[in-house]
Amino acid sequence: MVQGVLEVENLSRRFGAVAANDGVTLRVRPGEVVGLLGHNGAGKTTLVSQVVGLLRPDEGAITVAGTDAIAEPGTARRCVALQAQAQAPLDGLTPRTAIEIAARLRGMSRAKAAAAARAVAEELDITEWFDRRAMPDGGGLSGGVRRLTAFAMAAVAPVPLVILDEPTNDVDAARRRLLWKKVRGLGDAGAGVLLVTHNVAEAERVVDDLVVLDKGKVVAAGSPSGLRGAGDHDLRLELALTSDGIDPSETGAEIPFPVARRVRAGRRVLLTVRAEDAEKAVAWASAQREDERVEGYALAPVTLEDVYLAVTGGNNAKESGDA
Ligand SMILES: Nc1ncnc2c1ncn2[C@@H]1O[C@H](COP(=O)(O)OP(=O)(O)OP(=O)(O)O)[C@@H](O)[C@H]1O
Repeated sequence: MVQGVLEVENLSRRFGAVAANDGVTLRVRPGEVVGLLGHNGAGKTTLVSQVVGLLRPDEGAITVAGTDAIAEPGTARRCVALQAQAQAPLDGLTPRTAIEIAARLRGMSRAKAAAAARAVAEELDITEWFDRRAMPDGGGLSGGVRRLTAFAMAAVAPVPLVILDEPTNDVDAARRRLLWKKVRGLGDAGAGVLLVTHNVAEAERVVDDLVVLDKGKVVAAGSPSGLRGAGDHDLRLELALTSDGIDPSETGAEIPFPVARRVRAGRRVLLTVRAEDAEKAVAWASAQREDERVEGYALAPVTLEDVYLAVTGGNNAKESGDA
């Protein structure tokens, strides 16, 4: 078995009555991008803080590139590039300077650091702001450019383990796409990447494996296709409810096909149905729309978001296993 560049075993950390991490086990191998998903407060940042030595676990083991990260946090930390969730303190710096400093700290020569900084800025399409200074009052650089600069600082030089905590916050859609491409590129170049994100739909395209945390525990883990389940041909019928929020799949209207899973997230209801029932599902949903019982509907392949909402209970979601 390939030794993980990050091995977390049975990690627990409490804050008073709150079990922020409760027996978490996960592994990131070299070349692998592992997504860490979970609602607010699930325990993701607590896990990251322990891996980089900012917080001591109550129990468990952490190995980073073969080093016991609890006994030797300094040595382990040198193998990790971290983009923290909080905005990096860039005040007074330009993206060029900040990214070059990060590269120099990783041992690159002045010339190599300058070339690597420019290259990553080009990949992320931020050269327009390359020489603009970040001002302490938040001026100079937008939140998105600051976030991309922090990401570039983590990505500029090769390291065994890259940890990214919500790297796409504040980043526009076009540059998010560039960022995801670079994340995949880091893995393809041999780094292990632990990617903390709420953006399930976008992360699905770049991760090799996913770990879902809920209330400090791992509630699901595996590859995206493995997590989507054996029913790879299942479809998702998404109903957009009307403003009264009444779900016709729950009340009255008999559904003439089996529903493997029902998850409600706000005014959306996601029904997992079999591919062979597609026609019946569309006929039923369009009848609901004609009767103004739903605002709209869509039928699409099951995504990881459906699985994620199901294992974490959605956003105050209700799930039912009606067949
Ligand atoms: N320093 C602390 N003191 C007390 N409680 C804490 C502390 N840090 C985290 N917690 C609690 O531990 C739990 C896990 O928090 P954590 O920040 O790890 O979650 P998260 O998954 O990173 O959330 P988010 O997605 O909102 O960043 C939460 O209930 C949080 O309130």
